[in-house]
Amino acid sequence: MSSQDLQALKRTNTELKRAIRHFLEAAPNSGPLAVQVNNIKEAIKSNEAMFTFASLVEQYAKMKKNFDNVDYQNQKKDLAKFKAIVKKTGTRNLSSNQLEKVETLLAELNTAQPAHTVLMSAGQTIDYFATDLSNLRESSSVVVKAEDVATDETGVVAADVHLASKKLLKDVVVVSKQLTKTYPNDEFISGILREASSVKEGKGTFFTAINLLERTTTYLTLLIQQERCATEEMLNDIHANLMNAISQTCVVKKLVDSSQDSCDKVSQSMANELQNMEVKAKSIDTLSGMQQHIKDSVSLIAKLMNSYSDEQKQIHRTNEATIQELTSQIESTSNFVDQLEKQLNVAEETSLIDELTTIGNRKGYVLRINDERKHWQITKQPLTLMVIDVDNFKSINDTYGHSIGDQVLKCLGQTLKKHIRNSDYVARFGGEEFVIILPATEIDRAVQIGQKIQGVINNLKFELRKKNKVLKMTCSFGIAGFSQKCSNSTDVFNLADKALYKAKENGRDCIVVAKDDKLVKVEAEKAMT
Ligand SMILES: Nc1nc2c(ncn2[C@@H]2O[C@H](COP(=O)(O)OP(=O)(O)OP(=O)(O)O)[C@@H](O)[C@H]2O)c(=O)[nH]1
Repeated sequence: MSSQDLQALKRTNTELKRAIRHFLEAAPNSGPLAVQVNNIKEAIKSNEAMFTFASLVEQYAKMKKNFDNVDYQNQKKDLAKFKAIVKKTGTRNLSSNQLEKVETLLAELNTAQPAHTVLMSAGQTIDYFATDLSNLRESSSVVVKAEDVATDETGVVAADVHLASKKLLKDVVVVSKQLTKTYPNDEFISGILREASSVKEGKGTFFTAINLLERTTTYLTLLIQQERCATEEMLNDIHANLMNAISQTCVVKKLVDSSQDSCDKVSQSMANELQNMEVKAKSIDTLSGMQQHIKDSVSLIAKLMNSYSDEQKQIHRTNEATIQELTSQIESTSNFVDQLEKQLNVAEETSLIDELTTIGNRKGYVLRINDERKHWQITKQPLTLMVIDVDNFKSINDTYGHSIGDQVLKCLGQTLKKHIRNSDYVARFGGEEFVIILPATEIDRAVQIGQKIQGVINNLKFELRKKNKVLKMTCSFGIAGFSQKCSNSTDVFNLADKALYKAKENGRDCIVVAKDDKLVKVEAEKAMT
């Protein structure tokens, strides 16, 4: 309904009120109609146009029914007044249907029908008015609240509302269809679409459409908020990850001196861009704006990370080359150290060997006797020393020369080595003096070994071809063992040496053993040959 029609409706309302007032002047204020007359009086006072109009008509219709049933004496007078009012009403702006009805009524009035017939016609006309207006009120009431139509400025009318409802419904369907494409699995949106599609035009359509639209809007707002939250969360994640990356970059920076400057630049630039991103994100309030922002941010971050990655690759290449070079240097140094170690080992071994005889030397003896003594202390197995000195060696040197003397010493060293066990140890202690360490050997057993060696030496023959002579030699032996009383290596050696000198004193070529605090010469006949 256009605003023009609304104005017409208002005017009709005013006219009706006026007509009813005239009628009320003649209406009884007591009796069966009094209640309805009072109701109409109250309704007329109200300024609620649509409501009042329809209500008046209803009340009027009810009163008319009562009129039909009651025989009033002044019916004719009322009819005359009513006729005048209807005539007057017929000259006012009415809708075409209403005007048609009024004209029909006037035609009947003019034909001077009996009062009862005229009133019946008037009643029918008013009934028509009542139905027409009641329908109007029905469609209006769903969209127009009483307070909305209370003022003359209100321009809302039923037809407008009807059209608006249809349009709104259509819009809701279109919007929810589009949303269904975007959110195909969203139950709420598909529910709205179903509801909007199934709404039938008629009573309450407008409010239903408004309600659907409101629910859709609220839900959309919620979705946007959710997406906004998710987006912010995503940005926060990106931010956190990048800050982590930057902190790691700082660690890398410390490690890689060569690329320190470039790392600083990249880190600084990334931190600045991230700050900008955060500030921008807070000022964005549309979903598309946020999406674009994320897109831009991600591409910026990717760019920064790529440039950082390129620099790191360059650093890595440089480091790899340096590492390779260092590795080869370490390898060659390691080889060199290995060689030195071997040489050192050889030198160490050599330093313990007597050059002339190739058996152990005095240093070798000292190292070995210390080890054996420790072992003796732990195991308490007997440990014995045998000292051997060539008799009158000076005369050999003097008679045959120093070189022959060396040969004799060499031969003696090899002979001694040959006649001892692998676990024993022989060394040239100095000059023509030799020492044999005999682990796990009692004094008596050592004496037996000494006698055996003495026999071997006595049988050695050195043929001096040039001089056509055979050289023979003898040795003197001193034997002593480790004990509680004599447990120091030097003391035991000295004791054995004493025994040796005792043997020299006893005429050489004999064995003297330190036993029970005495130096005892081993009887010659007991010697084993
Ligand atoms: N050829 C040679 N002679 C050495 C070596 N070391 C020591 N001599 C000699 O050995 C001799 C030892 O003589 P002395 O200490 O008097 O002893 P000795 O002649 O064996 O007499 P007694 O030991 O008392 O039987 C010295 O003439 C040293 O020069 C050596 O490596 N080679």
